[in-house]
Amino acid sequence: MVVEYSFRVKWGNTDAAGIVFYPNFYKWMDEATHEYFTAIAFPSSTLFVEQQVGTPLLEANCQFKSPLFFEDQVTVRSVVVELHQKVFKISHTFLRNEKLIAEGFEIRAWTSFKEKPKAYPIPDQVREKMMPKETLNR
Ligand SMILES: CC(C)(COP(=O)(O)OP(=O)(O)OC[C@H]1O[C@@H](n2cnc3c(N)ncnc32)[C@H](O)[C@@H]1OP(=O)(O)O)[C@@H](O)C(=O)NCCC(=O)NCCSC(=O)c1ccc(O)cc1
Repeated sequence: MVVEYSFRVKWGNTDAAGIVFYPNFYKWMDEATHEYFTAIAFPSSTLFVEQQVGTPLLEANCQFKSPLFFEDQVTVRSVVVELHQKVFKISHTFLRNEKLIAEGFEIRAWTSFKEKPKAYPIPDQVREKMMPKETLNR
């Protein structure tokens, strides 16, 4: 499933050169992942409150192709590209008017915070929303 998250660049997102300061892309990838979980009907807030489950980052990466500016309208397209037993990789494509701005990914672990944080298998109901059965790579 591909989920889109759109927003406009704020004044405070830019640096002295007037272009978006790169850590914002990591913040936006995080926001996009939370939007993704809401879109597949497993909002992060509910997962955490009801099951004490979160998805901490194991790895994150971003490649920057073209600068963003104040008030640019941005769309982030997010899709799970690898689904392992406890870990998934979600890719994020940043677009402005369909032009590629940046590409990144996050690798996250399905983690219980009931006691000491510990990774657990991603439940089947979640897996099925993330990736159709025929594309699973466990
Ligand atoms: C998540 C953890 C509790 C899991 O620990 P454990 O329960 O001991 O699990 P393991 O170490 O055995 O790893 C689980 C699996 O992940 C796999 N793994 C570990 N690293 C990787 C990477 N980089 N790629 C792929 N797979 C990986 C590992 O191979 C295990 O797979 P199996 O062999 O199939 O079991 C622990 O790895 C941890 O605490 N890591 C640090 C997490 C962290 O601090 N991240 C940065 C802060 S989180 C954060 O800022 C945040 C921001 C925004 C949010 O929305 C959420 C979080």
